[in-house]
Amino acid sequence: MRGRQPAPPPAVGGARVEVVGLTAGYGRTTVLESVRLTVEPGGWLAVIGPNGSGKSTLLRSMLGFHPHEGLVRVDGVPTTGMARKDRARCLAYAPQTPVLPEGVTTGDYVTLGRTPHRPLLAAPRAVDRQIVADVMDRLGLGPMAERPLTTLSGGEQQRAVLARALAQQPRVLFLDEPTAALDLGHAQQVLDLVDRLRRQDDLTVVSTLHDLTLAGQYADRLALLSGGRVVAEGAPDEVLTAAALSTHYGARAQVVQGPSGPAVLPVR
Ligand SMILES: Nc1ncnc2c1ncn2[C@@H]1O[C@H](COP(=O)(O)OP(=O)(O)OP(=O)(O)O)[C@@H](O)[C@H]1O
Repeated sequence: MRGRQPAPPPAVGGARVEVVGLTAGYGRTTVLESVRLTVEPGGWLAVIGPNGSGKSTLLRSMLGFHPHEGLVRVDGVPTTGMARKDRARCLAYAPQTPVLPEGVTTGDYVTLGRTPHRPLLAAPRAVDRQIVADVMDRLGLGPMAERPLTTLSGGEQQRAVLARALAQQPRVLFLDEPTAALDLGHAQQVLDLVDRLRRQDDLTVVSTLHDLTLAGQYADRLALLSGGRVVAEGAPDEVLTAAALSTHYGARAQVVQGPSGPAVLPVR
């Protein structure tokens, strides 16, 4: 007999996310140790840290895609044991290196984001098509709806992956390096859209971002991962310091106060 599934959080607004004592790794190698984090509803937490510090592993563990010890709760409900469909209605993920299906149009790919909201094998409803068209327009993908996904440029594909996650209308959006393949203008367009959605719909956002200046401009809190642990957590100007960048990234950098938050300037 199957055990009782925990009830999913109600599907309105952003959710509070708590991570308690999360430990994860690969084989015998521990990558994350006793990570503890909280993201308030409608908050944007950017997880930063040097290459290999475990940012993607943390996101994948929080989503329940990677085995881990410890607890991840969404509005108090542990994600382990949540039915897959309930989890997909609540949490959406735009991975750093998504597997893109062959022979699928961009429009059909984004429509996959609606799957958790409709009955199994049912055709998209008018409301699904409207949500998909709206998200694609907002990300400048409307003219590419009929094109095979694999013919899009790297940056366009990255926007399609984000569009699919947004079409899911989640309560928590996980973004792994959402701007990696984007030029500065498109990076700002994508981050502005995510920011607008989180303010309008109280969406909770958890992202990784290598660009520390952008991280500090868009996220309201940063968590710096290093050596498997969260070594600093707080408002951007508390976490982004020249000393922290030197200690944890081995970087020479100045942090100056820019017009919209701290700006990180590499020093040669
Ligand atoms: N499938 C795997 N098998 C073994 N080790 C892995 C696997 N995936 C990741 N790792 C290792 O786990 C550590 C953390 O990787 P992860 O991708 O989470 O780091 P990251 O902070 O996201 O890195 P980056 O900034 O380079 O994207 C790295 O040392 C990586 O080599």
